[in-house]
Amino acid sequence: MTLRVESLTLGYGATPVLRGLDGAFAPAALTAVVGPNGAGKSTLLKGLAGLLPPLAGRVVADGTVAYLPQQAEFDPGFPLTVLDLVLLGHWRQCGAFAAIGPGQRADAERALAAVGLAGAERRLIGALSLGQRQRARFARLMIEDGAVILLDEPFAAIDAATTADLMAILHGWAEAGRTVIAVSHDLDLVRRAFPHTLRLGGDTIAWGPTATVLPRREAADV
Ligand SMILES: Nc1ncnc2c1ncn2[C@@H]1O[C@H](COP(=O)(O)OP(=O)(O)OP(=O)(O)O)[C@@H](O)[C@H]1O
Repeated sequence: MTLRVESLTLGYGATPVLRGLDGAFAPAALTAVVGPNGAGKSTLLKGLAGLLPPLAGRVVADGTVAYLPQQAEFDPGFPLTVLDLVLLGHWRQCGAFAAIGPGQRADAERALAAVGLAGAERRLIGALSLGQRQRARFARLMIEDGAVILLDEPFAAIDAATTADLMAILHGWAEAGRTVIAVSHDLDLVRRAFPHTLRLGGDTIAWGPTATVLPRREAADV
């Protein structure tokens, strides 16, 4: 699986946020995207997901890309059960209005069991805790089956136990050959769990092994 960017410039209107980014994401591995508020981390993920067209340069991906936006951007807007949410992960194979078969339902139930939500199929998303909702969103990502998986601050406001469970899922994805890219402000977690890091922030972009990009705990950690 190849995911690389070539002279990638992203922004809004004519205003660039990220300029001339070049490089390749480590395949079948975890990469963290870090940097201060406003550095362009979410913008980069939207560009990689194909949701924001480049102002210049390009994204080269030779597989499917699944994208988990920030929880704050997630509002189903209508009553949705946990099972409905997970089944939405099938849209790529089925299209928006196709009927869901028993095999797909079984896949969704398996994914819910894998994230610790077995038996929660009929609960309403709005009635779940933030951590439970994030588990359900991870189950949907499993169903999407992307070769590349992009996650925007997946552990924001998530407790240590749930973070550990979800991190185990990220590691499993990488071991299964998926390229996993996650935005995080938790630099301790990044140092512990992510072998590669892309640090954004104006002209001080750094990209490589985490031990090189984030050598030690600094007062300026963001
Ligand atoms: N839809 C939009 N229209 C115009 N400008 C935007 C839009 N979304 C983001 N921006 C601007 O782009 C810049 C980068 O925003 P982005 O959300 O990518 O940063 P970030 O690194 O993810 O920040 P945070 O850590 O706060 O989530 C900011 O200056 C922001 O105001």
